[in-house]
Amino acid sequence: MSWQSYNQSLVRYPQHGFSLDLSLMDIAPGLVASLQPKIDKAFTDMAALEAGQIVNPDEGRMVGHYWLRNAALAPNEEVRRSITEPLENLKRFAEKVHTGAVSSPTGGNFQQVLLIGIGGSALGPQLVTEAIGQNARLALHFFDNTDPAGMDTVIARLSHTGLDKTLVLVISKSGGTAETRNGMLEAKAAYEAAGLDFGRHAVAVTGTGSKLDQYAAQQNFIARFPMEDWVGGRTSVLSTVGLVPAALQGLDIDALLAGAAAMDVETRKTEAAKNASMQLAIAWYSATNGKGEKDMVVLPYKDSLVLFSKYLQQLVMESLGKELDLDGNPVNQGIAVYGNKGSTDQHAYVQQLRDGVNNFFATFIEVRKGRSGNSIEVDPGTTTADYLQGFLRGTRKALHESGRKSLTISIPEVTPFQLGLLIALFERTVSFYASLVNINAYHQPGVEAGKKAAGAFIDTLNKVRGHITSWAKTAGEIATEIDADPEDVYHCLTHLSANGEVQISIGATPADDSFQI
Ligand SMILES: O=P(O)(O)OC[C@H]1O[C@](O)(CO)[C@@H](O)[C@@H]1O
Repeated sequence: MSWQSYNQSLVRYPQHGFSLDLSLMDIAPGLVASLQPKIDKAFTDMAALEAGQIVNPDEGRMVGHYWLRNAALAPNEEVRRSITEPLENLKRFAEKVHTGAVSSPTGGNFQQVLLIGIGGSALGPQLVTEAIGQNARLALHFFDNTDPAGMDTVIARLSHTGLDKTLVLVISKSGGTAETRNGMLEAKAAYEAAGLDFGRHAVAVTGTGSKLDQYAAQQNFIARFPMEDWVGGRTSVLSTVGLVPAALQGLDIDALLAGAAAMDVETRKTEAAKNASMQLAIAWYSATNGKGEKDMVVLPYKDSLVLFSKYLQQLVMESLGKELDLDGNPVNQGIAVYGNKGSTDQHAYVQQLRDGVNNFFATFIEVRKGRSGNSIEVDPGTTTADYLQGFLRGTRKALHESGRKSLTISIPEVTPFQLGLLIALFERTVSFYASLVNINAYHQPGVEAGKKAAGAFIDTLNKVRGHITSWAKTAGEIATEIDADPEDVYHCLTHLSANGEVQISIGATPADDSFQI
């Protein structure tokens, strides 16, 4: 570790208070030279992507999330309008909600929002809410799963203010995601049980013509906002998906977009040494040997960025975790991402990071400003902010002393602009890294396998329901009757038993357990 290497490896954009320190990544001196042809290609690929070429060949789609913060770069007028018009509309809509021009059908202003979505259709809004939503005009609550108990908890929380004062935002790009559909139907049932017209409280963000779009039209939702097929779920936070909830919260969405646009400007430059996203992509390549051999541990030292680790987990792992490369060769690429926040994690898993298996590199995120306003002294002359900074610097050093690599991103404070910078930094790093390792970062074929298998389980479950009788049967007997796998049938039966639909008599092994009505 040396002052000299810090000075040499630092990428900084002083006009934005941003810096990226790679001095503790120990990047081999010859790596950049050997990667140069791939780096050049990554810049060419990015230019093609931003020009609107079909860079997601499997889905035959353009990839346009970089246009969202600078519509002038969109490849044609139609795409440009599909960015600017919804942006104006959503701002106007949020203002109407704030002023009461759009209000609760039972009278009075909407006071809170229930957002129903999953994956990219929830994580972005959750990140924004946690990071910059402290003084939101409307509080945001989430259904981001198909867990009925979780939904009951949220509905109970919303009921303190009143469902009649709750605007529901249903977000699904495809408009057909089961968890989101279920959440919407559960919410609708809760509204109806309270004697309320669900549609008059609901807004949809979805692809035009999707199942959700049609349902929203049928149920007279208050508003529908489009989502374009050239925006992927995990990069949708600066599309209608993230901006509708952010605008409803009264957040400065122009500053959020401006921050992302500012990082785009810096990382569009093809001088790799000054391009923070390219430097980060090279650092990932160096740490993981271009094959995901090390995990990425994300450690933001700021409570409001706690969800950034989770957000990056989807962005990086859904984008880079691919079986095949673009030429069809099996590569099983990816980088595993986990993390929470510092210094909290120092009292949990950092023990292993320092002393245990060396299978990771750390990404520290430093927020220089502790708080607005005065601080007390917790020790003579020392504040809590000093401690936070001290723990970050100390952990970084301690990891390095035991041969663990890390990089550090520094920002002045967590503002909408700075959050936009961070989002764009990582989006562009993912694009560059995908080019370096020659994969399609913009599809998610693996997710489909789990969805199909879940569908098959539900089919089996319903068949099992039809074969339960008042006399006891084993899973094996029912499996024979419906020609299904006995283990699948057994799990259906234990599910039904836990939910009060059948009675279980425990035998010596699961094969001996019997079930009856
Ligand atoms: O917005 P949708 O279409 O409901 O999808 C939600 C999430 O599900 C996924 O498609 C994966 O199943 C993610 O990529 C996406 O963010």
